[in-house]
Amino acid sequence: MAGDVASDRRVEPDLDGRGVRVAVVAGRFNDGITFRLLDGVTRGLEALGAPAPVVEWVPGAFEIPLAAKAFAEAGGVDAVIGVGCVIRGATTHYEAVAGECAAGILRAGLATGVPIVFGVLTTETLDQALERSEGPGGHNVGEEGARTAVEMVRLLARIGA
Ligand SMILES: Nc1c(NC[C@H](O)[C@H](O)[C@H](O)CO)[nH]c(=O)[nH]c1=O
Ligand SMILES: CC(=O)[C@@H](O)COP(=O)(O)O
Repeated sequence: MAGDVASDRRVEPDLDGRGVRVAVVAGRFNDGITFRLLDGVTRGLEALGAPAPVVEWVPGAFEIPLAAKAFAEAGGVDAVIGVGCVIRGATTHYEAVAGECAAGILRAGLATGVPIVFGVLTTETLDQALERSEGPGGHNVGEEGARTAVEMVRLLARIGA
């Protein structure tokens, strides 16, 4: 499985999650995977000392950006994590859903200045999705998203954004 090619000169991130308020927007489509990602987010935030996230569900990945932007604009959270799972089917629908979800999350973060993390799996097969949403100690994109959210909140605070 391709992954992070780490240098021995890595600059370690500030992952102090104390007081970092996170909202999760979860896609109900393929929720057999989404729940695994959500568990990863919860584990990841807890490991960093962050409070448990607020969670809201949307029909699918395509709706994640709108709800994430709404959370960011409403205030009350320091970061938003979108979690879901888009698995290729027989048509080109996959490209639209996956691509626009990613683009929409990026736009929402840039528009609001609030870190909005892309914790959505976009895979060719169910096995690939299962491999990337494993339990404790395994590879979980949701758990990685929790770390990303905390790091970005601390980074933006340091920058003074
Ligand atoms: N096929 C997948 C979808 N499709 C649903 C869309 O996300 C959206 O809810 C619908 O097009 C109505 O706007 N969603 C996923 O999250 N994952 C898929 O594999
Ligand atoms: C990613 C999707 O939208 C997918 O589930 C749709 O399947 P299909 O392309 O066979 O309609």
